Amino acid sequence: MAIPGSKSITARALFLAAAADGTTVLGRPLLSDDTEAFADGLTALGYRVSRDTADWTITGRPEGPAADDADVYCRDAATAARFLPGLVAAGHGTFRFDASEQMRRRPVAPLTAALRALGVDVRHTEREGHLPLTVVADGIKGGDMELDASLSSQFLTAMLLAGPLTREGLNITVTGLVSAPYVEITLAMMRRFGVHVVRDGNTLRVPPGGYRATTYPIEPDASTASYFFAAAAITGQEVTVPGLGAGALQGDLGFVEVLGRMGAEVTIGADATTVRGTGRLTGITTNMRDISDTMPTLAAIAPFADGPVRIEDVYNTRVKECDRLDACADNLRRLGILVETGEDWIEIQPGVPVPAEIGTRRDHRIAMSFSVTSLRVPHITLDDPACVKKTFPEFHDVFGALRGEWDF
Ligand SMILES: O=C(O)C1=C[C@@H](OP(=O)(O)O)[C@@H](O)[C@H](O)C1
Ligand SMILES: C=C(OP(=O)(O)O)C(=O)O
Repeated sequence: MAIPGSKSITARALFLAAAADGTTVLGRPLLSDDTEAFADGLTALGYRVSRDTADWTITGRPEGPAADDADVYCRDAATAARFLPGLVAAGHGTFRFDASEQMRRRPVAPLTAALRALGVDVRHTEREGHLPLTVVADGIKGGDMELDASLSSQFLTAMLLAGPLTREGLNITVTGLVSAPYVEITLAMMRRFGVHVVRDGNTLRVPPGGYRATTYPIEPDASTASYFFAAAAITGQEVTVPGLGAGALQGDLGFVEVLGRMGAEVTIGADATTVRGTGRLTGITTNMRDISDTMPTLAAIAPFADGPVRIEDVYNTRVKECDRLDACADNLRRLGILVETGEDWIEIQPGVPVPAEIGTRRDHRIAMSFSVTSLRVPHITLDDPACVKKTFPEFHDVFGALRGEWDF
């Protein structure tokens, strides 16, 4: 089962390639709304991103954006909205960032605070701590700073990526962190582009000096793969995803371990992962702080377990494309399932779902997760199937073909 490229890795690779000295080729980046927003953003800033073939070629500009006055529209992509201001801040000019209503609602305040602490002029033109924002950039000196990434790791990733572009480097003391595996992706990719960040307790020391261009193949997206692994687990079928194995960078591959604890047969090979449904799915209590993009995947198959499924420590799913704890609870109730939620947890009782329309709230993960549920429940419909375009525009075609093949 071929899964499209990782959104997170594509976004980071675009940033690193744009900032690097030389020309970078990205092997099979993800083609989706989020990554196109990122690439379009770079183009608006005056970077050369050639997207004529399945591999993209980026001409790096270590000196910063070619434009000295530009507007960047980030659509729904938090990666673009949170990483690109750091890239331009190290350059020179006036750069305005705006985004969709959905992304305008999501927080960027810790990033603004971090950039301002380094002397960068960041202005919120409507609501403090939210897009739209303007960066009036004149390079960054660098130095010591504190960063609170307890609402999103993306704030830390943004500052790590920008660190080598500062004159003196950055020493970032992290005061809170969620989604920690995403920071590991950032650090591993920075190494591939020639920058070694040193860990010193809670402080990350980022040296100055910039990035080196390279050739970078993009891993398949582990969060996207979760829908197909979950599908196998609830149907007794088998799914193998090549390109995601023991050496994978993405923490979200850890979702298969949750399925394994629930009774699915899981094999993580050197360069592929297989999940086989066994007909058994036990209830579970699990902490998903590290892999919370897969919380809706688990919530959507939880009714088929033989006991309650309790997912803990996922507060920050409330500030994603929608309030995902609330959206999962609401949709499970529409399906006739008993659910309880707290500030940072959800508990789902076993049951036999009834037909219903799913309210996607324009959230690709709600749409894809409850599509998995529909393998076992006739007449589940989505109010906005097209919202999957954020990370996987072809999802319904691919999922439909699999459903046909499995005869579900
Ligand atoms: O850095 C990244 O690429 C991402 C980090 C995670 O966000 P949070 O750190 O906000 O949880 C994840 O949910 C998002 O889909 C992608
Ligand atoms: C939270 C997500 O996206 P973003 O990169 O916009 O935060 C997601 O893809 O589930």
